[in-house]
Amino acid sequence: MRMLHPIVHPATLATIHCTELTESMTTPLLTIGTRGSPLALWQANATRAALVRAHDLNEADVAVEVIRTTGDTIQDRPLSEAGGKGLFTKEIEDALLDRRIDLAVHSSKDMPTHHRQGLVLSGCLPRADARDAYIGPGQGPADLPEEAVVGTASLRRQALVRRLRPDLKVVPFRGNVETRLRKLREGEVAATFLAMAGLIRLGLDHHARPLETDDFLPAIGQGAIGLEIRSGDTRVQDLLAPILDADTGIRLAAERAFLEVLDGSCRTPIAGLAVIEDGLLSFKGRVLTPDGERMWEAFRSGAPEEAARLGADAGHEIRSMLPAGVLTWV
Ligand SMILES: NCc1[nH]cc(CCC(=O)O)c1CC(=O)O
Repeated sequence: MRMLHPIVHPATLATIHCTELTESMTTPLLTIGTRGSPLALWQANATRAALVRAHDLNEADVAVEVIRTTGDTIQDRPLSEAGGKGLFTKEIEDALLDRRIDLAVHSSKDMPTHHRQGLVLSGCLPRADARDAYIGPGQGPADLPEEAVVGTASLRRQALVRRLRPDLKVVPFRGNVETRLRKLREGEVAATFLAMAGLIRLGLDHHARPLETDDFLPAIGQGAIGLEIRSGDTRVQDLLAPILDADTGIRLAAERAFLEVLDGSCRTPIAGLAVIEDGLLSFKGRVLTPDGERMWEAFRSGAPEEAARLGADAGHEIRSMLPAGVLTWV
């Protein structure tokens, strides 16, 4: 909980000696809300550090408040079965709406495309490597022995790996990045897949092999940190302005517009990535069946200013190709 200042009568205040007004009594300029996982804390601290640098602040000017989300509470079953969207964001957004925090820092990948009333995605920090990583023997899933067990709870990664290696046994695999790496070391699975971004940020990427996006097209928003604020909060928007990365914001606009068009069920494997090269935005998006047997793909390229339209167009193209039921898999 953020500490509120007790209301002190001015007469009483006059009797308090100056040295008692310590730093802990400074009201922070801004309170960041975040999940408590090591990766989430890294992201919140990176945001704080960027703000401190940009505005020449003291660390104490930016407070960080840890908020437990439904996604953190559910440990025993795949989240796709828990249903609903925004399992990693809802409680943090509630705190934003209640003014307990001023800024929500999320993995963009975990953010639903439909914004809650009164909230807006202000922008993103510079994106890290958006690719998936393979952690296991050899360079990638092609090097695994016949019928080896791989662990991933991501429907997208399950579908993509099954497409490449239908013989592999895919088992659900949850927990934060460190937990999954421990389970791998203990031999619960032969290999796993994680986001390069998270591994790099936690300094755990030494055994990770980045996978080509042709085989492993990443999740929408993977590797990007989304900064969410109350709509119309120009004070916080102005504070964030110098730390936002324009290219990341544009790439996310394309990817999220694609997802928004296709967002049916959270049980449909969806992948997409936008890149900007020589001033041109290129987007590739995919929908797969959970067994990876069928895949639908669309490409668009054009001016970065058209990002949202390009992503949405690709989404509509795939939508028109899909047999009934693919987006409503339950
Ligand atoms: N679903 C959990 C999650 N949310 C964001 C990341 C990684 C960091 C990122 O993509 O920004 C991860 C873990 C993973 O997929 O390895």
